[in-house]
Amino acid sequence: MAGSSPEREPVAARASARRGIPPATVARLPGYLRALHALAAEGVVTTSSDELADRAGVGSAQLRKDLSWLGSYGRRGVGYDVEHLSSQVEVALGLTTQRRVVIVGIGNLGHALANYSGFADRGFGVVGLVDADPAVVGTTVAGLVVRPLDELRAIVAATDASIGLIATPAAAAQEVCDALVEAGVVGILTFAPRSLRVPPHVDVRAVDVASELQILAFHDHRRATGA
Ligand SMILES: NC(=O)c1ccc[n+]([C@@H]2O[C@H](COP(=O)([O-])OP(=O)(O)OC[C@H]3O[C@@H](n4cnc5c(N)ncnc54)[C@H](O)[C@@H]3O)[C@@H](O)[C@H]2O)c1
Repeated sequence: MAGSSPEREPVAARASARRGIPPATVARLPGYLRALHALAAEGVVTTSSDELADRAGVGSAQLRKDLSWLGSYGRRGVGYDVEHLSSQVEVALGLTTQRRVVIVGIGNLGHALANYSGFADRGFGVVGLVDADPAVVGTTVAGLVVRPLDELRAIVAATDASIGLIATPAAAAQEVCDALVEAGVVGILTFAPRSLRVPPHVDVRAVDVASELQILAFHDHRRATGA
């Protein structure tokens, strides 16, 4: 974007960008990146804020505001350079180095997660699989041997994993979370339907599929009853 003429005065927002991107903006960045990758795959070189916003499912004013946090303003009449904006979003999300992930709980969901090829495409490598069941430990899933929970610390140290995925039953999730924190991971994505306690230096994200279904059920019920 060298030599570009910004659509708006960027100075104030650039100063804000240095202060930190709001969490709601961070939550939308992966959607923008997905849309940008799709555009790049189609051979699109530049995109407008309207097109990118449409693909990402947000309003274009929201998109422009979000991207201003990255110091990205597009060029008047030209729009955004797809490749340049992709790398700006990747830098903002810390995706310039591959993150290593350990999965704990290799049952139905753990198998599916371990075999999911989309993680590698988006900068995440699954480097370790752990389970407590002796019948599961020692089996090979997605090219990795499942190891026992008491080897978690050694696995994290040897692989430099920074993220743990929890796919155990809810009853085991806090114990597993504690073990992951103790082993040194700083990010936890849990699929177990319960809240988890972590120290302040660790981030937790929860994917609660049943809760999402309940929200859909609520909207369906409201439509059906006119409430
Ligand atoms: N399967 C799905 O479609 C689905 C969808 C949404 C959420 N979930 C949630 O994901 C979690 C896993 O579901 P699932 O269907 O894969 O269950 P599962 O019973 O098939 O697998 C759970 C695995 O966790 C292991 N485990 C139990 N305690 C452990 C411990 N302390 N340390 C390490 N491993 C331990 C078990 O040995 C087993 O292999 C559950 O909390 C479930 O509610 C599952």
